[in-house]
Amino acid sequence: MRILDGKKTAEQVRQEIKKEVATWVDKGNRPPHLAAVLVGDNGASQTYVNAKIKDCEEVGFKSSLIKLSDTITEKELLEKIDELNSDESLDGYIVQLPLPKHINEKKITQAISPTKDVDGFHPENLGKMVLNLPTFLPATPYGIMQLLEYYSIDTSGKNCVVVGRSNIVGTPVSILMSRNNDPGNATVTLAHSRTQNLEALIKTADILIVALGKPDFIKGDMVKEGAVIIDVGITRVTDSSRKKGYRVAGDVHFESVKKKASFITPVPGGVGPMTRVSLLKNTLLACKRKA
Ligand SMILES: Nc1nc(=O)c2c([nH]1)NC[C@@H]1CN(c3ccc(C(=O)N[C@@H](CCC(=O)O)C(=O)O)cc3)C=[N+]21
Repeated sequence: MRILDGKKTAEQVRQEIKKEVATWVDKGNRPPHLAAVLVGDNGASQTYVNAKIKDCEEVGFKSSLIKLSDTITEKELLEKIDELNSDESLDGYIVQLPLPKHINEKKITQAISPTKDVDGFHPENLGKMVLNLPTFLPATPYGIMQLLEYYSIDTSGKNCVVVGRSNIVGTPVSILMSRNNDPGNATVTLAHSRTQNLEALIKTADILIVALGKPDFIKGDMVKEGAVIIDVGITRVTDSSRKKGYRVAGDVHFESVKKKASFITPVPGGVGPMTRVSLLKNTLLACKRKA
């Protein structure tokens, strides 16, 4: 079994980005600029957004953190988005999800200018992704593809089972895995809450991508010998023996599944860091595209 080390891979990718930024700035351009909008004070969201800002500093990007109260109205948030859309000093921005219940996430996602949508969530960018046109790929699926590429994992013709059909992970990663690219060219099945015989299906997976949000859901006896396991889950589970009072759990029970896997992503240190590095790649692309 080999670990798909997202932490190490992300660090390597950041070093490449850092060099590219330095060359870009040496030529007299301004550095890429990413902004993150955080509404409310959800603990996990704050951690992720702070990490994204730190990543920007590491590679020489400019970054802005826009903190808004969770009492903000949908109309006020849409006004803020208009402002960001027309801000020429800004290459890309993200609105961290989830948003408070009184705000319609679809409406917000669609209001973000597709040219600044470095999350790749806008319908126009998702459409381009489906057609294999150049665009911002959604960060987590893009991160997974980069990890597979870094470890030269052969996905062509393989059975890939994706568990979970969210707009930001399951659905787009199933498309990326099935299209005519390397990595890609897999035979993909997208499983969800209505899937019958999920366990039998999971057993057929040469590549298993799990994005459910159910801690330790996949156990060793459920997977095929030699499978490649990609764990997208990140749930904070209360654990009083830890300093922080919680542990971060994936959707895969690592200890039992690692005995059967050929490759497996750990949590933390797997898909999460790759997600963040994808955001940097998209922002660099947004910045260079305008020039
Ligand atoms: N507009 C928007 N874009 C997103 O990309 C987005 C979002 N909203 N909302 C929430 C999810 C989740 N997400 C993570 C990114 C990195 C880690 C990450 O780096 N995790 C570390 C540490 C985990 C921890 O300590 O909590 C790891 O897995 O090693 C986790 C989760 C981005 N998301």
